[in-house]
Amino acid sequence: MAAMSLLSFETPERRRSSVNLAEMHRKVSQIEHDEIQKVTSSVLEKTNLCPKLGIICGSGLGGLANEIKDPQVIPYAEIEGFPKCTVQGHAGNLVLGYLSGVPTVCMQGRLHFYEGHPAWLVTMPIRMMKLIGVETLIVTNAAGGLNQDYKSGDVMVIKDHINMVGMTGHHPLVGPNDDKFGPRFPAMTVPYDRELRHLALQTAEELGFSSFIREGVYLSLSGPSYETPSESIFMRSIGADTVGMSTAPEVVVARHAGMRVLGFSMVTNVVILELDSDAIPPTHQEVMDTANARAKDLQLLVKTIVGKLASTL
Ligand SMILES: O=P(O)(O)O[C@@H]1C[C@H](O)[C@@H](CO)O1
Ligand SMILES: Nc1nc2[nH]cnc2c(=O)[nH]1
Repeated sequence: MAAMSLLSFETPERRRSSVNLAEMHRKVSQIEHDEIQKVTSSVLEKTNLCPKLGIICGSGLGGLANEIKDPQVIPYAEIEGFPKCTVQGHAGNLVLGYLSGVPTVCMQGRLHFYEGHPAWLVTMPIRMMKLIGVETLIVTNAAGGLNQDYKSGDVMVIKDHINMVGMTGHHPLVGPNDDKFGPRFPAMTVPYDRELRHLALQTAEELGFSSFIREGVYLSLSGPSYETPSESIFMRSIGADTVGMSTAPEVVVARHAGMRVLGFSMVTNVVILELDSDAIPPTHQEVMDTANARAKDLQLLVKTIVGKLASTL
């Protein structure tokens, strides 16, 4: 009887539907490929710069793009196939020019899963960057401090991440693998480059930033709601120091493509772990205000690190 019911799972309809699913993935993958090519061609039509460095600015951190010399600002709306940025604090421009002498492309505003973009589209700009020559990526984000020793305004060098969105199946590399970018099963043993992290911590110390520089683990959720206390306690208990709604999917795609990655979390609020707390709940305004208040320090840190790396990029 048990064998009969197992066999009955294998109906012709089911066989057809799994074939259809594979076919659908293949078609989607072709669409992804065409979209990335379209975006890349559109960017290349607008610039002669061959950037070696890519930067992604988090919420309220777009000021980093103002550090770029001889900037060429391309609004996302003018790039064929590039989605709109819908989040406050994300201007929606690609800024190309020189940071500390290094040819750089900077995303002044990122794409998030909660805006309704699928994981592959959220990370599409990373592949575009790779195709135009970027080998090193610096990512920044605004995040909540799960580690209760952290304060608002602290800057955390990301030493590892927990890609919780990816773990729930919304992984940017799902679907047929594009061997042009990287292998089917990329290792994520060292997602954030050891040397770059060391350089970041050393530079922060030299700049007198020791009182607010940290090193820890970032956990990425889909958002857009902030966490419940029980979710926060859970995330802290599995080793996360900060929590946010971005970054890990981008870093996975960058590492798949062989880029070196450095990441920073700006702690914009301390996450509330207590049930029925009277503490003020987080708001996006608070996130942007805190990020703005500390932005100049992070800009100086990134600019100085890039200056030190200039001869190697
Ligand atoms: O783009 P990031 O990750 O810096 O933005 C964070 C996460 C949400 O987009 C937003 C929540 O306030 O800030
Ligand atoms: N998920 C999440 N994202 C954030 N971005 C900035 N602060 C937070 C936070 O507390 N939680």
